[in-house]
Amino acid sequence: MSKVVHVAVGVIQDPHNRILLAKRPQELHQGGKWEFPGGKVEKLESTAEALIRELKEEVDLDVLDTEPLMEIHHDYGDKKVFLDIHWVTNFKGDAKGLEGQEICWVAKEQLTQYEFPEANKAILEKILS
Ligand SMILES: Nc1nc2c([nH]c(=O)n2[C@@H]2O[C@H](COP(=O)(O)OP(=O)(O)OP(=O)(O)O)[C@@H](O)[C@H]2O)c(=O)[nH]1
Ligand SMILES: [Mg+2]
Repeated sequence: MSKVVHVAVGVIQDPHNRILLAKRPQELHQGGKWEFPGGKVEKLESTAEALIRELKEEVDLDVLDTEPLMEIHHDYGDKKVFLDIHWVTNFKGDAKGLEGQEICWVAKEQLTQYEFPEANKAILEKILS
């Protein structure tokens, strides 16, 4: 059995109630779809530490506060993931796609217009509920 990949995911919300999305590079797993920024939790790292590190590396934001949102286990067939998702409502900086990825701030009610990985359906439901 393949190992489960533990991923720290941030639903970053700005003061205008917009959410930050990033486009997954085409060549990666679930490439071409939109995601909430985040990445793998490394050995000896807590989820909070991984989230802070990944959001700095990927979108140049300094995370100041997080709040647990939900946890999702999903099996893509080719990969099993455990998404540990947090709200990020307090941060510093201007978002930039530091890895060359397209990013955009999207009003909550517009989120349904974007294509996400399958595991994200439950996150969307929660955000929009
Ligand atoms: N960051 C992020 N990953 C997600 C989301 N939804 C989702 O299913 N994933 C999955 O979580 C896994 C971890 O993504 P990742 O960016 O850290 O890792 P990666 O394997 O694509 O690349 P990497 O090894 O270069 O870090 C991927 O398989 C990705 O498809 C999401 O909203 N955000
Ligand atoms: Mg990532």
